[in-house]
Amino acid sequence: MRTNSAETGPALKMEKVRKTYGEKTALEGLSLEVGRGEIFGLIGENGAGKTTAIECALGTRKADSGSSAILGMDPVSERKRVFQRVGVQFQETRFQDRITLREACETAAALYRHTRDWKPLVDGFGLAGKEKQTVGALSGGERQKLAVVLALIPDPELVFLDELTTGLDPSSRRDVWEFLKDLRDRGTAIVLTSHFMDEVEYLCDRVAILKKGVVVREGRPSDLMQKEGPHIGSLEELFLACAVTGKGESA
Ligand SMILES: Nc1ncnc2c1ncn2[C@@H]1O[C@H](COP(=O)(O)OP(=O)(O)OP(=O)(O)O)[C@@H](O)[C@H]1O
Repeated sequence: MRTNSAETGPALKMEKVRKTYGEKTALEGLSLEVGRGEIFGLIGENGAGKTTAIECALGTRKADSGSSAILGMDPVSERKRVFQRVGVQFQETRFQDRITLREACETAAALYRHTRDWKPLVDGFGLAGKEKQTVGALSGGERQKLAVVLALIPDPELVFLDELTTGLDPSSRRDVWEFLKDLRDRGTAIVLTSHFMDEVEYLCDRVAILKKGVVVREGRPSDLMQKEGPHIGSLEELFLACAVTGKGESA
């Protein structure tokens, strides 16, 4: 794994990011900090602003105001350098259906200066033996796994995974969880979104719950649950409690 001990700042820092789409406010003053070697979960109901937050963090979507720094770099003015060191799996990744899985991996590897061997990744994600299969012939879950594999090929220091295990069977989800924990333990920062609260509670060191573009809770899942009160026994219960309380209530 690549390490850079000289760099000790946060993997991601977003400050007061605001994003509107016409009349719609998708993010209202979003501030987040994700440490190196940390799994950070962005959670919230449909339309809460999770994907917009990732896009603004990466600079692939222009925020109205506020700032984002990735590994200490400006994702817009230093885009090339940032993308050499960051992996991204977007929701519903689009693939060229006619290329094989091997070609998809080789193409991804060719784009980066520093890569990890894709074959163990393919094996680790249960895709061994599918190398010659066209991407179009993969099942939905297999395509989802491929999207995560492609995000990891650049041996990223920070990886964004948007709804990473949607469509995966229960045992594949657990395999992916263990893989990500191992990645985190080797120093990679991971920002993920998920609608599976068991997954978030199991994987994430810290979470932010977004509601209508505002962070309404942020911290360690266990601390947040404890703070909420003895009636809250899981992150899912906390999430549901936040869903019925007012916008922007206690962070
Ligand atoms: N290109 C766009 N044009 C107009 N509105 C948009 C656009 N993209 C997102 N929105 C709106 O901004 C809000 C936030 O969307 P976003 O996709 O960030 O939410 P999300 O939390 O990722 O949702 P989901 O869990 O459904 O993926 C939503 O109300 C959405 O309808």
